[in-house]
Amino acid sequence: MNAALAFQQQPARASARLAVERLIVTDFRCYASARLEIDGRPVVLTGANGAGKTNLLEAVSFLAPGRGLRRAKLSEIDRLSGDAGGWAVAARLETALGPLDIGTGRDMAAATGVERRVVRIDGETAKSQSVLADHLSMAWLTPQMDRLFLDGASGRRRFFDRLAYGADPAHAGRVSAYEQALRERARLLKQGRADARWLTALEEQMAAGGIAIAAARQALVARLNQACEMSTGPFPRAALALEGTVDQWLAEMPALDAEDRLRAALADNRRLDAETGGAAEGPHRSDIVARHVEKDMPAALCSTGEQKALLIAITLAHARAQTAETGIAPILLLDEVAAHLDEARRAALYDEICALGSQAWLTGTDRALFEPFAGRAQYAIVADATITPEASV
Ligand SMILES: Nc1ncnc2c1ncn2[C@@H]1O[C@H](COP(=O)(O)OP(=O)(O)OP(=O)(O)O)[C@@H](O)[C@H]1O
Repeated sequence: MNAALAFQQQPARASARLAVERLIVTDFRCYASARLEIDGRPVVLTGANGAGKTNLLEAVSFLAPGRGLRRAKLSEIDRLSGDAGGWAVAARLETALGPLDIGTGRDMAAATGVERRVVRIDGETAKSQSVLADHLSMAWLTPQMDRLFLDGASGRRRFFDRLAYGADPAHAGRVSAYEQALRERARLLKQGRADARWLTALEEQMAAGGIAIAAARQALVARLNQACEMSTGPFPRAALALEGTVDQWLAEMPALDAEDRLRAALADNRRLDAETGGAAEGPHRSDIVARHVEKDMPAALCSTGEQKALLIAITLAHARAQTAETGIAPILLLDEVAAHLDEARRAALYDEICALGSQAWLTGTDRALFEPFAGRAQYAIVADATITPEASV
């Protein structure tokens, strides 16, 4: 049996489908207006450099909570020379609970200087974009993430936190509430005349939320390590570990005691934190580090290709674990991933995506790289900010 086939036997197949069925983008980067009608199969977007492939993936990434796959300023996304209405993305999704309409865009009514994203779910304005995590789970890999293991810990926290939303949708709101409290505390400390009761209330919220974040990351790392251990395909095996003071506390003592430790540390460090403008302790200081198991090497010391393969392995392990737990495969956005893989790994990636039943969106300049998908995927050509399904070419 070849490696690709062995790999294919691993994943649990999704019992319910999560898929975008219709996507409409308006004044979104290079797109004045574009519409795509698709089914639940993987979506392959091919076209020349600068055609608009990544922009479309970015539009899909706004169906999940956060700042999208480029983490761009919301106003940067407005189409240059578009009208003044701001960008918008509207989608119809197939979910386990039935069809779902999501609309999102830059909130043009927001006060000057404050950029906000508005989210509508089935026509109702959502209180917070975090609720998107209740409806769908999505992960992405982009060429910018090739340095994920080399650059600072914040990118790794963001990547792994997004994976945690899959099994624990409340994690999205938890992380955003913690970050908001952290910013608010820093603002009060900077002013130097903060009401102590107000600070205490914020620190109380940060301690409870912070330990809950650490606990969710601990659960994610355990889940991913287990899924990575069980994988047998051509991708390397990754072993992940959490590094950070609060993570250490949580590993050594009950969660309530760890909360007390964090609350006390925040209160003790007010003077220091006022000077640095942050907080010396908390889950925003943690890191998730990866090792290449077969090579027994930290990911940061692996070659560029090995690091990319590790990232794909982790993303697939996440998709596998989540599909096994929830019966629903996450949507995967894989920008320019295929071009970096050898033939065996490419075939294994496609086989696994299909076996999971994930609506993965893949981009590339070379259509031939996607041949192994054959009829298992749907294809569209992107050229000059127009999307043409291949069947109608
Ligand atoms: N706000 C904007 N308004 C108009 N055009 C934009 C805006 N932001 C980016 N673009 C343009 O959109 C075009 C398509 O970009 P995109 O990143 O989607 O290309 P791509 O097809 O992924 O290309 P590559 O294969 O090189 O990665 C680029 O020419 C870019 O300059």
